[in-house]
Amino acid sequence: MHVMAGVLRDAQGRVLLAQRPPGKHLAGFWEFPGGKLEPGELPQLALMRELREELDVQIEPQDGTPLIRIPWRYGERGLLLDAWQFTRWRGEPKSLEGQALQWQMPCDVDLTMLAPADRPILQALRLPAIYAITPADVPPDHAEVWHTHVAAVLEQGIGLIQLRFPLWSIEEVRALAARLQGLAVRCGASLLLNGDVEGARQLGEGVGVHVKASQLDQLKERPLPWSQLIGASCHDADQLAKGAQFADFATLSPVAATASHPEAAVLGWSRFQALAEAAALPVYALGGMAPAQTEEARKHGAQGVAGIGAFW
Ligand SMILES: Nc1nc2c([nH]c(=O)n2[C@H]2C[C@H](O)[C@@H](COP(=O)(O)OP(=O)(O)OP(=O)(O)O)O2)c(=O)[nH]1
Repeated sequence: MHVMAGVLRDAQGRVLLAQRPPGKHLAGFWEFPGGKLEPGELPQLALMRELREELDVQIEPQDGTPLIRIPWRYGERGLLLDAWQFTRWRGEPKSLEGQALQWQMPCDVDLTMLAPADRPILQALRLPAIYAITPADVPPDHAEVWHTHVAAVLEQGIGLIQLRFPLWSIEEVRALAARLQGLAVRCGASLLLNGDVEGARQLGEGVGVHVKASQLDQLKERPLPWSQLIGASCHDADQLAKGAQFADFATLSPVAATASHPEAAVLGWSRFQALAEAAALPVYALGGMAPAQTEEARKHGAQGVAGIGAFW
């Protein structure tokens, strides 16, 4: 079942949410307005029809930009939730079907009140296009220099940074994260610890975790509250499927040849795109990437680009 979802964004950056009415599937959960395609109907025309019927709003298909497509399964019901973003429309949205409506900044939305398939859409709205990962060869006695580097990058507006220091003890990495945490919170950014779920749990707001594919196998439930981000390192469709169960986003690598993993088989853009589009969460392109490739990555279904070398 192909379901269209319209993300209307107003001038302040708020998005319009609608509450599913009593008696319908997922009644009470909040969603993006939209609905199923009728037989033979084109996706964009279906979305135009649904927004007119539900909200008395007129959109033009050429004003929409694809945000993300989420394949989802609710028990017997499988669907592809196809989210498009609009910053222009005609008419003031009003509730024509008795549904409650509200405008919210993406950062303020309580994810647990959203229909489960909408949570990755909201994360795609919140997450930035660039994910910077620290270089692996930094020795522990360079902590002071890296405090300065990371702080500068946070101040520049990079909102997602993985603190990955394989040569440091877990305590040394936690200590650096603790020193940067206040700044990260003020910047609305997240610092992700590599693999250290417990550290992220202890530190709280502004700190998350980035887990390896092998850690995903051991999870039974989401290891952190929704207020703390979880990233997952993925390399194939199985890992992306596990990532979608427990993480907010994935990296998929290596897209191109990379100095940090010279032995790994390269995916290339077409394989990356096929995997990213079939995944039910935002996916960053990783491996041989530079910030200048953000547009190219987005054209291939990515949330953005992640990397080490070219990002500092
Ligand atoms: N419209 C919409 N549906 C969503 C979202 N998230 C989500 O899981 N769904 C699910 C709920 C339903 O199982 C399915 C869409 O059904 P719907 O009930 O909205 O579609 P509709 O208006 O065309 O259908 P109808 O039940 O009125 O005939 O997709 C969302 O953001 N928007």
